[in-house]
Amino acid sequence: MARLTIDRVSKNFGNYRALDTVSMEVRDGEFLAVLGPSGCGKTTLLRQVAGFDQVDDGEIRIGDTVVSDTRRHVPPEHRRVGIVFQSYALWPHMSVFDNVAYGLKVAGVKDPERTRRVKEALTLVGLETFAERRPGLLSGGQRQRVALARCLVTEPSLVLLDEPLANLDVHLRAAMEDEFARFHERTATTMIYITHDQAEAMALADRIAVMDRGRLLQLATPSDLFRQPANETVARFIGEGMVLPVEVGAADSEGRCQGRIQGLEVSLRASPLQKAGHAKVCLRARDLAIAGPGEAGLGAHIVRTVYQGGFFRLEASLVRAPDVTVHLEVPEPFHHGPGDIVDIAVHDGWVLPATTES
Ligand SMILES: Nc1ncnc2c1ncn2[C@@H]1O[C@H](COP(=O)(O)OP(=O)(O)OP(=O)(O)O)[C@@H](O)[C@H]1O
Repeated sequence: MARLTIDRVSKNFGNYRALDTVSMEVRDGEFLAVLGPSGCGKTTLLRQVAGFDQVDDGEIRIGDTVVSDTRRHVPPEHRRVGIVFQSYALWPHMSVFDNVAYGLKVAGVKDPERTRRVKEALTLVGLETFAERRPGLLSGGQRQRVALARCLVTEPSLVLLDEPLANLDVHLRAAMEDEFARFHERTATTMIYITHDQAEAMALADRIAVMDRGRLLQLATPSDLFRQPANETVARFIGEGMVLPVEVGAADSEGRCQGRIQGLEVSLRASPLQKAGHAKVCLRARDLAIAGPGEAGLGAHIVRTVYQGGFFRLEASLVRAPDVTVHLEVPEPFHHGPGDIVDIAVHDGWVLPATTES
């Protein structure tokens, strides 16, 4: 187990900046998810940590040891970093036992120590009775567990997981999510989990690092990311946030402020440092509701209603700003449809902090 420090790391491919001064600290024993759209630099970041590439700038430390900077480069096999890929990469001609034992054999670990450690790792992932099987006779989830056991048997100081569930069907993914979570609890290994699936990241991680175009946009707990996104990109990316212009008053010391969205007075959450003026607000579907009798709301044309079992997802465009579309969940019975005008009350929202984001 070890702490991982990534300090102002950059990586270029020709003229393309795949990582742009990325800094983050992963705590000892933490489960950190790295989340972002395709091409944002997740795999590139993982490759720098694993030591497959040399950084162009910055420093990476595992525990107190510098493993990468512009002058030093500790090779992957000396970093004690375990990696689990989405493709499993198991040897098809070897048994489960031999697949798991392989890394130890290469490292010169002899029997009976080797057999003991392999058995221990297989027990940890619940595959002790499958030791003699070939990988071809296992399910996708079982193969992924073999890959996990093979990584753990070498007692890595941290484990990197590159979209490990991407090849599994939906049901198996949910079961494996539970398994990863339990596994992390049992071993307290520092884990860095790359994914573009935010539900998976939210379900598993202690904290989530959100990346976009080679930059780290925010590193926070799942709840803080959802409730207090740092900027518009995170607000829109996580949980389908709606971002609207707002006029705000200065926030009080509790972080509450009054705002005006398209003429509607609303009470909002903000940083206690929020100043009065123009800003943007992030609204979640759950912040919105059809206005009750006598309650003020934003007039909106219904564009679409989709029944989702017990409630409708309603999409509507604002009467005063037709290019702004909002969405919310409305319980049944609900008798309005496309073209109707409804009033939408705003019960909460987060004022996005002023940012230099382009
Ligand atoms: N060896 C390379 N040479 C040139 N460009 C590269 C190389 N490796 C990655 N890139 C580019 O760097 C960017 C980041 O790639 P990366 O694989 O890190 O993204 P990612 O977030 O892991 O994406 P995905 O979720 O699709 O796997 C992409 O635009 C990619 O095309």
